[in-house]
Amino acid sequence: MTSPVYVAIDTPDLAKAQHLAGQVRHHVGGLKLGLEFFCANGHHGVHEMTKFGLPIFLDLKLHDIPNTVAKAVQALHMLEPAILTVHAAGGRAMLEDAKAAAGVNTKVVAVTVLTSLDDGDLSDIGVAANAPDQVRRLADLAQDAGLDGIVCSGEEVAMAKKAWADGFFVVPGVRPAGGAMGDQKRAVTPRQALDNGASILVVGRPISLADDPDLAARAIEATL
Ligand SMILES: O=C(O)c1cc(=O)[nH]c(=O)n1[C@@H]1O[C@H](COP(=O)(O)O)[C@@H](O)[C@H]1O
Repeated sequence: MTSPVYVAIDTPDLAKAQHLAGQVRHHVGGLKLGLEFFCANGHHGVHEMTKFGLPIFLDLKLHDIPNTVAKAVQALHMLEPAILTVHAAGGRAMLEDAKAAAGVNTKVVAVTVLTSLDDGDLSDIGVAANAPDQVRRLADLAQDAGLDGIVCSGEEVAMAKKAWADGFFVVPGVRPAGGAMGDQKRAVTPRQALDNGASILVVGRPISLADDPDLAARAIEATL
């Protein structure tokens, strides 16, 4: 069975990224490349990472006016990422245009409420709703706009899936029991996230900062 774990390769250093991917490639289901990696290595870097033969999740969290986001998505076409992120808070027109601009083989998923935010942080940015309510609202918007799914925490995924049975649910910020939270505030264990309905899990530092990343990936796999 293919692992549902996508390893977050959060480094600007291509050689380090390749080294990590090489270590864990047999115990993860895909590679997630984010802003740190893309800003430093661009299209060339993504091309290099496709050589591992794993699906690429390009996590650029695009968030701008519809025209700009659509053009950016078009400019990524030749990379054919399996998954691409945009921010749901960009609004309905931005989401629709992002989906229309993406290649047929790319799932466009909307980030709802970042897993690093709690209700207090939402209040700071003028969002009166709590995290579950805000996730629900943005999940409905993403579904209406024709996206493939959303990114949310393991705390909300069961509720979101109930309303969107065939949605694709990305759950980051997962932590093995007792693992360091770092900047994550709404974290559950990988097992819990899957039980709650996650389609894939994103795991970064619990694997990348481990003394033996492959062992860490295998230990997580063993819990699933
Ligand atoms: O879109 C994401 O992948 C994402 C959304 C979110 O709400 N929270 C979140 O942590 N992420 C990403 O998931 C990864 C989590 O990394 P770790 O906290 O190191 O496991 C990072 O690459 C984040 O950019």
